[in-house]
Amino acid sequence: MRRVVIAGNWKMHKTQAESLEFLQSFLPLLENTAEDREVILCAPFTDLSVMSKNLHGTRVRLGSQNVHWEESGAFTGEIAPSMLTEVGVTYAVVGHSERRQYFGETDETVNFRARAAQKAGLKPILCVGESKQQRDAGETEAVITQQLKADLVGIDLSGLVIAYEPIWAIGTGDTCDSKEANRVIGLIRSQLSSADVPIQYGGSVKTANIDEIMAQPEIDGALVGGASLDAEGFARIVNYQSA
Ligand SMILES: O=C(CO)COP(=O)(O)O
Repeated sequence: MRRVVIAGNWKMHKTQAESLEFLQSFLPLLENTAEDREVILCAPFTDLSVMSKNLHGTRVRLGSQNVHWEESGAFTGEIAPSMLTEVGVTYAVVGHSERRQYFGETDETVNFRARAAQKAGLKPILCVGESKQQRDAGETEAVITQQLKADLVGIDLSGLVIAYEPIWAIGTGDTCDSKEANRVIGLIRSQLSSADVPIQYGGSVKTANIDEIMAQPEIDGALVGGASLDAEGFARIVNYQSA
């Protein structure tokens, strides 16, 4: 039985004060959330410590948005796995398309990060997905196959979440049709040697489309950007109505 995993990726949003304000509104809205749903907030590094204290004893897990592969050293601007585990982080997003696109992340560095995360006891949320140009050229399957092959070298599938995030659907309001997302996620699953890896969909997920997305049989959750910034809205997403 695969787990349902709903994660908010705040990207570069929310100060500490704003993160606490969010939790104050958000946590009470989870009182009736189905037990089998894992709820994660991937917050900026500066929020993690204070959020961790405020999430103690709750069902919400913390995620970082990146992690380096070394434990320490001259890597200005990076964060070590142990720095994250020390403050109570459980998950680490790796290979987000914004990191690949704007910060020179390659499949090789994504793989280093994912492996280091697992070694430190963090669960990677590995993002894969094609660009608009690649989709239009009919390369979706090939791109994703290549990403999975390179990103998963040496990865223990039992401690992994995968997010299928078509780049053209991120932050555009242009959600991937849920049946098409289901098809691609099925394809991703067919390439894994374990049937138990939760695979999320990400890209313009919102309160208006979450029920339809989660009704798809291959889709095990969502990685939510913009719509995770609002406590009521994200709570509605977490509390999606199952078919
Ligand atoms: O990139 C995303 C989550 O990681 C998706 O962002 P949006 O939900 O804002 O489209």
